[in-house]
Amino acid sequence: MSTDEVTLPLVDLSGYINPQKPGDKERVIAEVRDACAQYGFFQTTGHGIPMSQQKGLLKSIETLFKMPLEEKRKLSFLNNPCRRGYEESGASLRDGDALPDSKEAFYIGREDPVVEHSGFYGPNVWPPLPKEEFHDPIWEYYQATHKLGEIIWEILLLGLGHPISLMEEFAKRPMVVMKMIRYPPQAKDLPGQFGVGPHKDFGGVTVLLQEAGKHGLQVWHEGLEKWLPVKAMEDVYVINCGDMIGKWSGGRYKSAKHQVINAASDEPRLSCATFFHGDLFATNPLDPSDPERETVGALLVKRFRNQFSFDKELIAAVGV
Ligand SMILES: O=C(O)CCC(=O)C(=O)O
Ligand SMILES: [Fe+2]
Repeated sequence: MSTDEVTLPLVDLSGYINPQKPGDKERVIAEVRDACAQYGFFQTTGHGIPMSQQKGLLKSIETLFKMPLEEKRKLSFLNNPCRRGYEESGASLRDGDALPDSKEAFYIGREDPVVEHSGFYGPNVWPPLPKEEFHDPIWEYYQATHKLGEIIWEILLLGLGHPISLMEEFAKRPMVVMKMIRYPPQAKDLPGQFGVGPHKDFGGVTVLLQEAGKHGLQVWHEGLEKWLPVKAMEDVYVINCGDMIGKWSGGRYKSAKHQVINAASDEPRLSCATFFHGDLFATNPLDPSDPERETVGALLVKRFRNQFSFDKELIAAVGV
């Protein structure tokens, strides 16, 4: 097989979510373990998220980004105590990138009534769109991917021989952030331009929906030293592990580098990533005897302390 034909594994999750016969769950657990050990990424069917919810989400994202720029700017995540809301195109730049990312994004997270713990918990910002056009489909979808992220965490624990009872602590008040993204058509004359530049996700499990047919995501394969294109297929999710999982599993699961170049078409590309990190104060469920006792919150603070401010009490509480 030539390396051009290497594709990410495709795992049918229905054997875990809705097992029909003995051995179904174990097969899925082994497939997910092998995929995450080899690639840090896999694609999945049988995930239980109805097409109607996926379509509702994409339609709402389209409506959101069609709002005038001045209106979107009023919802800037930079002015929000919980870092929820709108991120303008060109706002994120990673070390060494030639040009800022072209994507624009909108973040939501847990819906808590008051701002707590330096804004890790608190209310979302919602755009001034009719509730049934934005809030309702988006919230329904958030909850569905929240559930799927939790299921993937369970499978990852089982894959390393740990009981899923560890999820009780880990998913008590979990940090689950959803990022809706629009990539403009790629500028043909800007070679350093990425939709999203090469990066690893910093946290836990990522549940990603790409608009069908709008390819653009590429995953770095260490062994082959090659970018593998990830097909954007209808009703197929992409799941990947972030650095928290790479570190906490002792490297048994990989956190792989990836990037987006929306070069396949002259049209915009929509996607949506839900990042399931875990309870702010929870420690490593992938190795419960890990002596470091590092918390989810400590990892989040370390990742974002250059960008956002966190108060001393929070820093002490999560143990940075
Ligand atoms: O849009 C995509 O396909 C991937 C997005 C991504 O990697 C990210 O937001 O971390
Ligand atoms: Fe990513």
